[in-house]
Amino acid sequence: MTPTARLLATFDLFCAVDGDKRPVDAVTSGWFRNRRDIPDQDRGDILERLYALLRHRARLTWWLDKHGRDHSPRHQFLAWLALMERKSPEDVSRLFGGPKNAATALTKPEYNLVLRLKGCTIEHPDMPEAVRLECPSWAEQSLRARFGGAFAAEMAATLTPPPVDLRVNPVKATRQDMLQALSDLKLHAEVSPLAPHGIRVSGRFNYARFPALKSGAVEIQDEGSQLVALLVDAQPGDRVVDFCAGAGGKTLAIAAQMNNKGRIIACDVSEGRLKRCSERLRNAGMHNTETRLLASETDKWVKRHKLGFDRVLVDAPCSGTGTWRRNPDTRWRDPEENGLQNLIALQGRILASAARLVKPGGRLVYATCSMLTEENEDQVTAFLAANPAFRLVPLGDVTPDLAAKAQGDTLSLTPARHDTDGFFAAVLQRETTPE
Ligand SMILES: C[S@@+](CC[C@H](N)C(=O)[O-])C[C@H]1O[C@@H](n2cnc3c(N)ncnc32)[C@H](O)[C@@H]1O
Repeated sequence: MTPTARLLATFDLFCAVDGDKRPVDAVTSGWFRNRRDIPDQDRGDILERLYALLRHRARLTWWLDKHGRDHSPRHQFLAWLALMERKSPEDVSRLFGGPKNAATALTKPEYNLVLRLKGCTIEHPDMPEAVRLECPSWAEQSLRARFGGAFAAEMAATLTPPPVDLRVNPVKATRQDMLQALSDLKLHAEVSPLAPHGIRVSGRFNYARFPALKSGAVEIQDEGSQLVALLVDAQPGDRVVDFCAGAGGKTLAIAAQMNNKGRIIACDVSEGRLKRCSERLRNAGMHNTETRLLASETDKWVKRHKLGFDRVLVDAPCSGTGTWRRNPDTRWRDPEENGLQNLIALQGRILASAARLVKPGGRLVYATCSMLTEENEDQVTAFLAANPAFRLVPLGDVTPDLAAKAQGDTLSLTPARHDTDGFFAAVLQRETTPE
């Protein structure tokens, strides 16, 4: 592809993402399915630019406000071309107006916008800090309270492209073999800093083409997510519930940890996600698993199986603030639409209901990919106050290796401090005498 064709393709994809409520990776996969002619190298370039655009959205729209323009994807893209690609108004006119170009020619006001942005830089001294750091207003107060003086550094880290983390499935492969396979593809791969089955890869690559991913020998999984699954500390032969299993990211890791022995039940209220979970478990060669569709967190199945499990993981639905660097679009999907308070209340209900499944001496692990105290420490405090049969197990007692990553007695990972997604996890144990 020519540089012009790549830019126009990025613009087309950006418009598709902007007008779609689905997560950006779902939109991009659909878009590329219809553009199979695009070579891998160009695909990487288009995706990189798209994600960079999404990471600059507050700053781009600040400039549009300053010049009295609306936030249409076309205006955002024009601002991007002027401010980040340093294109002159003439360059931009040529880009949009060419005879073979699908994008319509620049109007006079659009030309003037690019002209007014000429020579400006993306950041401006008048920009509020939250705009510079791309922090949405719905989360700003909580994140400032959580991070204090480290707020700017933590937010800046959410704006950096994340590494690609893989988890090797020990049922199908060894980490050494996978490191070799990646090196054969001329990719720089090394063992993850913390996760025992993790590999961190740098370099651009269309992972869909990596045979080990297709065969279930490796999974793409952030190192933080791998560590949360490890905290469940499921042993071969245990009975385990993954209460909010989704498409099974953590179920797969837990099942592997159990070496295919014992039973793990993946529950969720989403039929589609559970179906994907089953497919992935089958592909990964995990036979100690089943899926269970719940009507709600208080499904009758929960009552029927109370006190029946050694380990229960609640990877609760959350604001996703910990995944902003990986999913830059999510910070602009205001959870207030569904209600952050509603989400917090749902987390409390899920935790209370899932706790009933834990047998005496068994453990409940509460986790989120959120960095908001309201969804993390506050949930645990409220749960322990209402459930005196449970106590918090200090992280150092579960995994001494991770204790240094703890905030108090719970696991608290952030992109700035650990170069993982933001994750929280607390291990709660039911006393041996039931209430
Ligand atoms: C953070 S995601 C889980 C991600 C998954 N554990 C993984 O590692 O890939 C939260 C999941 O909770 C599910 N969920 C939402 N409400 C629920 C409820 N009331 N009971 C059980 N699961 C629920 C959602 O469908 C979603 O799949």
